Amino acid sequence: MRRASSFRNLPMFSHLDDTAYSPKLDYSALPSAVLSRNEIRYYRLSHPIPYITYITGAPAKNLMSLSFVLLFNPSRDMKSIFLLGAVAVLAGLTVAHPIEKREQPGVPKTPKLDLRPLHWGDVNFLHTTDTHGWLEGHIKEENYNADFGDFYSFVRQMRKEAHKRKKDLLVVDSGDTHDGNGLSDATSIDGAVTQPVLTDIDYDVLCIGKFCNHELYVNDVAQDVYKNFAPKWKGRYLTSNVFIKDVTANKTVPIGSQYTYFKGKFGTKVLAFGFLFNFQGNGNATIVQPVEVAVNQTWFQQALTHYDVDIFVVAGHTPLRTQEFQTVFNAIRALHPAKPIAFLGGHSHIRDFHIYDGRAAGLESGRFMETIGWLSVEGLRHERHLPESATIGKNLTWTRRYLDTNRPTYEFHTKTRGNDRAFDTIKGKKISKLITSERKALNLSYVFGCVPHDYYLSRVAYNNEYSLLNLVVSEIIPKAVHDPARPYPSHVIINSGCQRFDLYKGAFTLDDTYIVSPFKDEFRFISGLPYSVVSQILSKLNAAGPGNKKRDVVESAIPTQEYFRDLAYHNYTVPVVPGYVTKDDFGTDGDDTVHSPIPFVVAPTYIATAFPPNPKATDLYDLVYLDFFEGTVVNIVKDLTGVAPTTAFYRSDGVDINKMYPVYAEKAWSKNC
Ligand SMILES: Nc1ccn([C@@H]2O[C@H](COP(=O)(O)O)[C@@H](O)[C@H]2O)c(=O)n1
Repeated sequence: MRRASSFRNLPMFSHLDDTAYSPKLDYSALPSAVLSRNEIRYYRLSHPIPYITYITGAPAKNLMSLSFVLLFNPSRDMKSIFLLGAVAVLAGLTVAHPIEKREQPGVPKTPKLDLRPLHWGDVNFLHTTDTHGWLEGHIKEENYNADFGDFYSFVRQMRKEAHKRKKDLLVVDSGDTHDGNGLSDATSIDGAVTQPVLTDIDYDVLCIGKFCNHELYVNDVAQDVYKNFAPKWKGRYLTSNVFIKDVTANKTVPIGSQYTYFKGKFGTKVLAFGFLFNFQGNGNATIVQPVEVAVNQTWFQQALTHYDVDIFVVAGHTPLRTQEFQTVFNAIRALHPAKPIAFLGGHSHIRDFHIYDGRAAGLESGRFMETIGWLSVEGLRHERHLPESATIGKNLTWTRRYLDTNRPTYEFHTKTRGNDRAFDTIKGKKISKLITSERKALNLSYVFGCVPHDYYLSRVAYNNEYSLLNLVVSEIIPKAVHDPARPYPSHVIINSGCQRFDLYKGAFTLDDTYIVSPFKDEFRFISGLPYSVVSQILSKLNAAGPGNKKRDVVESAIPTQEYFRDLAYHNYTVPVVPGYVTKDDFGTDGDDTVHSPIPFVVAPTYIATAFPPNPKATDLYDLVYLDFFEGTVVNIVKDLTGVAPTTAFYRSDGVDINKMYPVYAEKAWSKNC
C-alpha cells in the first residue's frame, strides 16, 4: 500500500491511456531522432502520448512487463498493480528504447528512393575515396546526409550480410581524408578529430593516395601520418611508392606498408598495393617515387611471384584512366596474364568504372562522402584450384554501383529498411554522437551571416551573378583582402581550385568556411609593378595550365565527371533530385539513385580581380597571389622584367583564403537568416 501511494502523484501517470498503444497513432508526428537532449526533454513534456508510444515500442514487451508486476506484486491490490505496471513499462522501456540518433541534427529528409538490390559476387568491395573530412555528412543536402556513424553501421551490417551469403567483402579507402570540412580542418592540426574516427571503420585496405597528397603538402602532417595514423592499421595502410625521411632512424622509409597479403573470411587470397599518382607537390620530407620506377623495384617483382594469389587489389589515390594505373596493370599482367585485378581509385572526385581487360576492372567512388562504391566480381571461386594458364581468356563477371550516402540507401541494402533499430549499432550511434559533440566543441554552427542566394562553383559560367568564383573576385577579395592602406591598388590572382564547394543560401557557418574554402593559403605580393607587367600575369598563368606542380597534369586529360554528366541522358518517370549522372564503361545504370544532371561549366584555372577602368601602362599595382603558386608567379615576373622580384605577405593580420569569408560575411551579409 505504502508503495502504491508514493506513486500517486507521478506527473506522467495521467497521460497513460489506451491511445498510447493505438496502432493508428501518427508516428511521423514524432521528431525523427535529430533532437538535442533539451529538445527531447521538451518533447517528452509537450507530447507525452506519442512519446510514450514511441518509446514503449512493441506492445508484447509491455505485456511482459505487466505480467512481471502481477507475479511479483505482494499486495495483489489492483490499484497498486496498475500503478506499478504503468511505472514498470515507462521506466523499464524508456531506458531500453531511447529515441534513436539518426544522421546529424537538422539534416534535410532524404526523399523516397526507388532502389534495386546489389549483385553479390565471390569477392565484393565497399569503397570510399576523397572523403575530405565530411564525416558529419552533408548537413544541407538531402541525398548525402548520413554521417560516419551511419556508415560504420552500414559496414557492420554489410559484413553480416556477406557472412550470411558466405562471400568475401573487402572495405577499401583510396585516401584524401581531410581539407574540405570544418570537422577535419578547424583543429590545430588537420584531421586531429577525424583521423581517429576513421580508424573505427574496419577497412581491409587503405592507401596513401590522394589523402597522402594532402598530407604531403605539409611536412608536419606527413610526420603525423607516419607516426600515428599508419601504425594503427597494422600493415593495411599502403604506400607502395611514398616514402618519408625518418629523422630518428636517419633513413628514408615507406610511410606505411608497400603491400599486404591476407586471406578473406571465405578464403580469398589477396595481395594488395597502394599507389599514389606521380604527385610532385609534396614537402621536402617526403618522396613520391614515380609509379613506373616503383613497379620495377625488386620488392614489387618478388611480391608478384612469391604469393599464392586469387586476386590482386590495387588501391590508389590515382584516377582509373591514368598512365600510372595502366603501368601497374601492365606490370602485373607481364607476370600474371590472367589473375583477376581490382583497381580502387581516387583523386579526380568522379564516379567511374573502367575495364582494363576481361579479368581486370576498376572503380572510383566520387568525393566528399557523397558516394559509397560497390564492386563485385564473380567467377574466381571455382577457379581457385586451377592453374592460371587454364583461366586465360575466361572473362570474369563484374558489377558496380554508386550508392548515395543516406540512411534509406544503407537500410535498403542491408535489408533493415525502415527499421532503425535493426540497422543501428551501438558503436555507430556513439560515432554519430561524437561527431555532434565535436562539431559543438569546435563551434562549427557559429553563424557569420546570411547568404542571400546560392552561389555555384561550377553550375554556372564564371561571369554569372550566381557564380561563387565571380563573388570571390568581384566582392569578397576587394572587401575582405584588399588593403586600402597600401599606396597602390591591388590586382589579386587566385587559383580557382582553392574554392571547393557551392555556397548555399541561408546561414553561413564556421563549418561552411572550410567547406567552401578549406585551404589556409596566404596572400603574398610583389609591390609596385607597372600595369604593363601585372596585366600579363593572369593570361600567362592560365597558358601554363593546371601544371602548378601541385595538380597532376594527367587529371586534366581524362574525362571528368562533369563530362559524363553532359553526355548522360535519362527519361525520368518520377521526380528526381539533382546529382551524379554517371556514364562509365558499363553504361549509365551505375548510379544507385537516379538523379537529374547538374550542369557543369569549366572555369579558368586562375582568376583575378578586375583593373579599374582606363588603366595606363605605367600605373603601379601590388601584384597579389596565393603562396600556393608563388613559384610560378615569380618565374613569370622574372621573365617579364628580367629581375627576380622581392615577395612578402600581403596581409599582416592572417586573413587567408579561408578567413576572408568570415571577414566578408561580417561586413556584407545580414545577421538574420
Ligand atoms: N594548399 C592547397 C592545396 C590544394 N589546392 C587546390 O586543390 C587542388 C588539389 O585538390 P585535390 O582534391 O586534388 O587534392 C590543387 O590543384 C589546387 O587547385 C589549393 O588551392 N591549395
